[in-house]
Amino acid sequence: MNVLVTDPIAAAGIELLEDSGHEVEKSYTLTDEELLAAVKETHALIVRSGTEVTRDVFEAADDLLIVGRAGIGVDNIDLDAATDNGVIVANAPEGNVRAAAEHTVAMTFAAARSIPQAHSRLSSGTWAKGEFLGSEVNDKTLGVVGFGRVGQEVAKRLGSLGMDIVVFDPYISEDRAAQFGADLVDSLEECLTNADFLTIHTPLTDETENMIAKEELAQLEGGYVVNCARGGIVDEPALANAVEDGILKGAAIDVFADEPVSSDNPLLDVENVIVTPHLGASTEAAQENVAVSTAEQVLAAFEGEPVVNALNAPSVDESSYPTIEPYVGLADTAGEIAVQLLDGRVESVEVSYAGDIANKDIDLVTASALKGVFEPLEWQVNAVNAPRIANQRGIEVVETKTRRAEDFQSLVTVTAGNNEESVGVCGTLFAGDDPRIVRIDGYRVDAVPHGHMLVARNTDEPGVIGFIGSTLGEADVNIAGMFNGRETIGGEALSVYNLDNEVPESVLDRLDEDGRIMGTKYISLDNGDN
Ligand SMILES: NC(=O)C1=CN([C@@H]2O[C@H](COP(=O)(O)OP(=O)(O)OC[C@H]3O[C@@H](n4cnc5c(N)ncnc54)[C@H](O)[C@@H]3O)[C@@H](O)[C@H]2O)C=CC1
Ligand SMILES: O=C(O)C(=O)COP(=O)(O)O
Repeated sequence: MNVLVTDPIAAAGIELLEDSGHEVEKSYTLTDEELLAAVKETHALIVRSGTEVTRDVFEAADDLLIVGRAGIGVDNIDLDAATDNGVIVANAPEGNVRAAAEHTVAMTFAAARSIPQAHSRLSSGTWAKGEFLGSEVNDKTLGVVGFGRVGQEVAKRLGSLGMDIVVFDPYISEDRAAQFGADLVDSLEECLTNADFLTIHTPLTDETENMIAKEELAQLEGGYVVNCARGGIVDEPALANAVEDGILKGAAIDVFADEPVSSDNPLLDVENVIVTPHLGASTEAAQENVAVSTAEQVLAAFEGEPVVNALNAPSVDESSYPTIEPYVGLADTAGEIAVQLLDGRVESVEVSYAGDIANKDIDLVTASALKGVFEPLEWQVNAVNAPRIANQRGIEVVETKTRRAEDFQSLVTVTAGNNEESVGVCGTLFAGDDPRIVRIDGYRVDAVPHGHMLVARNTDEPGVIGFIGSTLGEADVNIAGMFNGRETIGGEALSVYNLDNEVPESVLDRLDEDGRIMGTKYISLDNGDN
């Protein structure tokens, strides 16, 4: 098989591939056009952050089986295009975590003690001892945004050096933060206003892009920003201005919105902004780890074995797949609805199987339910990595099975919960493959899980449904179908509406203001062509 490597990786990874009989071509300076030509007869492509693997690349690469990312971040790889073209994308999520964490610690100290600036003054002949008065990290507060693998390792290290740790990460549990002696806060603002040093460890996603801009930097007044995660999360001109104007004491930046950085990047001109050229993962040990791990993933793909770090490929036993396939989609959708109905963070997920499905191999179905739960929250989540994500976030996952399924052949219920509340969404398949939601939070309903939906909790009295319908109608939201589920006549009811379009926030507010309505939730499912 042919392997193309377009960013430098450690020799150990190349040797592993060559020793297994594969042809490895190393081309580190390809233009975009040359890359399109080079991938034509390639079976595996190995990259780091320096290669943009676009849809064009996937479309040009007819024989491509796998893209191996010798590192963590895959924002340079079009995962949707990979999936569309049936190409596995696998990263090496563990091998450079400690290197990235150590670099973050080094950058924190370098900024706090102005080490690069002092070095530069001394090496140009000036003994500028009186010019540098640094900050200690001891007894200061470290704000960590993104408490995954790297964020946790940084917290461990700086926590042991006397820092208090405050974490903002909406997708981890309080228990997980507590294990690291960290205080989990509910908003970015709370994290920023408490922090003396802010360190960022999220991926670059639509949600995190420009997450730290002018207003957020002002909330960190008098502090330092360290970014060894991804460029684009911090607004670069705003950061340069904040440091220049003395709103912040300094910043230490390893990653940039455009790499390699051009000479007109505003961060390069500010005395108290120190920079490194994306060196977080550049240690001998980390590079050897990620190169070997990536080569192993490529070899597994070549052998048709499970690719354990695949980000986009479901692992399926071919013979049992046809019977469980429709439940995979149902569980995913039930999970997506449950998490959108839940107020607050998800700390536990229960997937219950009743009837025929309880006798099947349902690992992939449970994984799909988790994928649905994480869908609105996570980057790169799929049925392969969702269980691992749950584990890393300290989210408890319980599977239960029972043979009895009321009047149905099979039922799958996904319940997302936390200490205060839980929401269960139960689905079945009509005629073997037509998904229906038949119970929400204990209420019997009959809803087609598709596109735009509104779920309302209301009193069971004349006129309420009419009021909801006319309020939606006045806002030009067309109702495609509705179901009213109630426990007792005149008690509480739960009504579900399938809609042709999105419900504006103002309409939800108007509904919520009505005394007969206890609450509404607009749900958007990504399984439809809304
Ligand atoms: N400078 C370098 O050379 C290196 C950079 N990295 C980068 O570091 C970053 C972190 O990597 P890992 O810790 O392995 O990732 P991870 O996936 O283990 O952790 C990311 C965390 O960010 C959280 N998160 C997602 N969206 C968020 C939001 N909107 N607000 C707050 N938190 C949010 C997630 O819940 C998760 O806990 C990635 O961007 C990665 O590419 C990693 C290694 C080396
Ligand atoms: O692993 C990551 O996410 C990194 O940012 C490391 O990038 P690199 O492999 O050094 O180009």
